[in-house]
Amino acid sequence: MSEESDDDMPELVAADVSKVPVTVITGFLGAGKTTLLNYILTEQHGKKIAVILNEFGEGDSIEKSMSVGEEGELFEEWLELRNGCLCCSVKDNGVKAIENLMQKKGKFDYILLETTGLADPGPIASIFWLDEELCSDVYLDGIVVMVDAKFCERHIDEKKEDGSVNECQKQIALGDVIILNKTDLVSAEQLSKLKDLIRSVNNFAKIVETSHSNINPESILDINAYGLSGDTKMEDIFTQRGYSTEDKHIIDQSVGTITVQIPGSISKCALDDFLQTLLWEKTIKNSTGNIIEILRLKGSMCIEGSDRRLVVQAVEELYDSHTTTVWEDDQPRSSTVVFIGEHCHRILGSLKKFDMFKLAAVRVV
Ligand SMILES: Nc1nc2c(ncn2[C@@H]2O[C@H](COP(=O)(O)OP(=O)(O)OP(=O)(O)O)[C@@H](O)[C@H]2O)c(=O)[nH]1
Repeated sequence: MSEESDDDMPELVAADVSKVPVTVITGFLGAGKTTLLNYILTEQHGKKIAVILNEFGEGDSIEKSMSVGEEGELFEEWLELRNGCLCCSVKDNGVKAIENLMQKKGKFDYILLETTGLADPGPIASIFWLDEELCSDVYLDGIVVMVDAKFCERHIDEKKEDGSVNECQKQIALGDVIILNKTDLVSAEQLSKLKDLIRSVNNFAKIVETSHSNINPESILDINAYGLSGDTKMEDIFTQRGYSTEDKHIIDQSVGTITVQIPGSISKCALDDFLQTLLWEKTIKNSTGNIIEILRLKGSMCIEGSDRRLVVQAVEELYDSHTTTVWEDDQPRSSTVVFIGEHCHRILGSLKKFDMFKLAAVRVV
């Protein structure tokens, strides 16, 4: 481990100590989310965990928020979800659930939020990630996606009538950890094929195989996927995996992962210009003429005039950046960007039109 003085420590490390981490647990219907929650709540992990469940039934739609106290006591609150659509109405209700929960601050030190099987985790995650008011109390630690090893292949292939990305692909794309559950129901061969399929969508997430959601809580809690961790991990992608072609990980999915490395340093203005065109204007097309729709983006950037890395995180159209670790003298300067989204293959030609990709010998994994 490198020895850092207090002055070298990134600002966020200190700021996060008083905040409560939130892990969003999502996954298709019946994949094993509740089994996972029950498992974690009974495991020894030294944490006092509060749980928020988002559920909506056929008729009345309700969001049940419950919290498990230190002594195992349970207190509950019920919040209306007006139209039963989690994605549209979760913003206000989700904030309220957390605010109510935070009044019990001190009784818990971790929040798990289980979404319904059909939810898009993007809007839910952004509440905890970038909501100004809540962010003083909580922060998004990561998104955990439960995948049903038996039925995932069918769900991932489902075509939506409007041609949009199906929920299963969206969830996998946004996962920081993907739990491949129900491994007892498939053969080793099926499992290996499914892993390739998942990797074809999200090649950056950690995949953990489980049966009956039995998982070491350390694999999913305190991973800090939206914080400072991961900057050097991104750089390692190139040293560990070496070179491969742009399309290697895109099997037959519209959603895929592409990692791009830009040697040298880039200007912050050029980075913002690119991100805003990509995420807000959504006008960048790949070489097949399809608009690139980002679901998740992570970048570890080398910025001109700065001696520290800049980590960029994006979920759909939202993005944020933080200065992190110092570049050591002997570390080659480069930026690494992981794109996960729709039509992310064959994008190099389009990227070259932007200043930050222009000069460098850009590489793609
Ligand atoms: N064989 C097998 N069954 C499992 C496994 N994990 C969970 N189950 C069973 O699968 C069913 C669904 O599990 P849940 O934990 O309720 O799944 P969920 O994702 O919370 O389901 P929804 O809330 O309906 O989306 C239950 O009957 C579980 O006992 C597993 O690894 N193997």
